[in-house]
Amino acid sequence: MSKETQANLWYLVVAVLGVLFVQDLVSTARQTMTLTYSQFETYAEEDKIATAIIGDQFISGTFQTPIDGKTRYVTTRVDPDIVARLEETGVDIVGEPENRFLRDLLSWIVPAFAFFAVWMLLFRQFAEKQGMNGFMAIGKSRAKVYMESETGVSFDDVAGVDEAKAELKEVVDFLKNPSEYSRLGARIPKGILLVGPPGTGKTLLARAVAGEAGVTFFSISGSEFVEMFVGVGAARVRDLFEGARKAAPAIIFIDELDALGRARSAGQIYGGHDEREQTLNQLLTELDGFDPSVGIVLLAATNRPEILDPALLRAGRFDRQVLVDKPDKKGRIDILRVHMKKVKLADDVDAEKVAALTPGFSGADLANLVNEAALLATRRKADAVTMDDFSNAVERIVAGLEKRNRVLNQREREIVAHHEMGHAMVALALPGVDPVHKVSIIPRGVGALGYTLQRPTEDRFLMTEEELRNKISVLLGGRAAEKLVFNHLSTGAADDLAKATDIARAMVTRYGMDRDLGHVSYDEERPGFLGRPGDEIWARRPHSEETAEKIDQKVREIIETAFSQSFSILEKNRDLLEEYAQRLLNRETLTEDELKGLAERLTQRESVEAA
Ligand SMILES: Nc1ncnc2c1ncn2[C@@H]1O[C@H](COP(=O)(O)OP(=O)(O)OP(=O)(O)O)[C@@H](O)[C@H]1O
Ligand SMILES: [Zn+2]
Repeated sequence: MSKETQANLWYLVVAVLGVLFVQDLVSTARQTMTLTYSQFETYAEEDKIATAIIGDQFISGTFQTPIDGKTRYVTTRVDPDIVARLEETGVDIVGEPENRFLRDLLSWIVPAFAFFAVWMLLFRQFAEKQGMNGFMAIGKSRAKVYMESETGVSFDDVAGVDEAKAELKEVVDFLKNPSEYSRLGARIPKGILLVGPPGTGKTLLARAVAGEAGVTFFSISGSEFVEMFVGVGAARVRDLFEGARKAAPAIIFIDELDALGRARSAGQIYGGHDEREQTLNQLLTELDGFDPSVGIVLLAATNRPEILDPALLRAGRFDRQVLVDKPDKKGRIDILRVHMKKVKLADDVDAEKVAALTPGFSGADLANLVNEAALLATRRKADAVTMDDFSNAVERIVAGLEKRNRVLNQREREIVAHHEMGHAMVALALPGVDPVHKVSIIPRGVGALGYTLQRPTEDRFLMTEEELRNKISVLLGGRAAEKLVFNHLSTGAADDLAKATDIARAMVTRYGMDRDLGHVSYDEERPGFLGRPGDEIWARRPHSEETAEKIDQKVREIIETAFSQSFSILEKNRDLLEEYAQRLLNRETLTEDELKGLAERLTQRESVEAA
């Protein structure tokens, strides 16, 4: 017999014993009998305890409010068989002492169910061992409370979020000495919400607070509450607070609070959100019930604060928000330094240069980048990670992994080459756009048949109207080139169009850049589902249908103007476009240096034209 079978047999024995036990319990289930007042042997009005002797049975129990002068209820635990015998003796028992149907239900169905549950549990363990996750997913409760008595993370491990750290310092001070705070009557926030895009270090920060204060860290993730049996989530929340109270001072951290704390809506009929609501209600109850002076601070993270149930944000709950934003260049340098410490670097690696290549990267992206660079170096069997490894890793992460196996036919390659050169040439010709770093027709990632990488010269916090218009022109350069050379429209520009439209729309509705519509904000931007750049959603401020129509029209105008601009640049320099598209077809990639000649010829022509 294998170990596995042996273990399973044991499980089975335990399960059967469990079922017998449950059956025994329910067969003597508590039941209500109605006895007349005169049948009481003794009773104590104050304690509401009565005893009676009926036949040869001694019965004692609590009695409830009298219905009339005579009748009292006695609730007591009696074996159903005894009740049957009592009935036979013809003693005056008023009411229904036992519901047989219910009894049968309890004594058979419940154990059967218990048996089934145990069986499922078994099966799940088995399935997990076999890596067959998801098969018995209904019975699966993934929500776990994680506890770390020492996180070992300090504020030094979290870089680039200095403001958030400064705000959380207070929490650390409080946790180090909760009694001192309450003695002075200082108000400590119960719940602090860490708000920011994914991967910016919210979890890391929460663990650092626990580490700095030297307290236990309890955590649970909101998303794990989805797909659970009703009631389990609420119980988990109770466990969480219970555990923290015992371990106080402590931090309770709820990741992805939005998954759990989404606004409750009255109209939810489908989807069975009962579970989530129960859990949320339990959380609210716990929040209201706990007293921060025992030294427990609740931290939660979300990247979608706007969808949270307002009840969660009320005073005395998560009434303080700390913004954990994407790092700027200096922040990226600091984060890179934190992670670069863990790998062996070649002398040529410069965190500043890497930071310059990675605007828009989150802390997690940067951690991933360092790891990826180290992997590349390992694959080369090098002794240290070089700057080249970092550049390659950046490319990989930015444009997705090379898809070498994707083969385009010759005509497709020609179209892609012209499309990409279109982007590149418009970018080279216009002022105030990021310089072109590389043009390629090697397919990358999902859906990208080619790409034009621009090298951001610096982090941009402000952009002028002209710069935005030029940016749109560059985005439309691909389509303009296709139109000019092949006189067709293709699907290859969908992504470009989406980006261009977003910018144009923002110009009109958020930056007040349209003369007609004026300096008015019609939309506001909110972080989108993924919280990544370009993923923002726009919430419409109230405005009239007429305005909405005008907005659409203005967006179209901006796009069309930009398209004409691209088109005419390419038309004037069609010979150069064809020449370089051909070059791109042959070489597959053209670097910044290889495009220098093109840039010079373009500026030359322009100055001739201006003269
Ligand atoms: N500011 C930072 N400083 C140093 N490392 C960071 C920072 N931000 C993220 N990281 C790295 O990225 C990893 C993931 O970050 P973390 O899970 O804390 O992000 P998060 O904001 O909680 O993301 P999510 O919203 O996706 O849960 C961290 O373990 C760390 O290695
Ligand atoms: Zn394109």
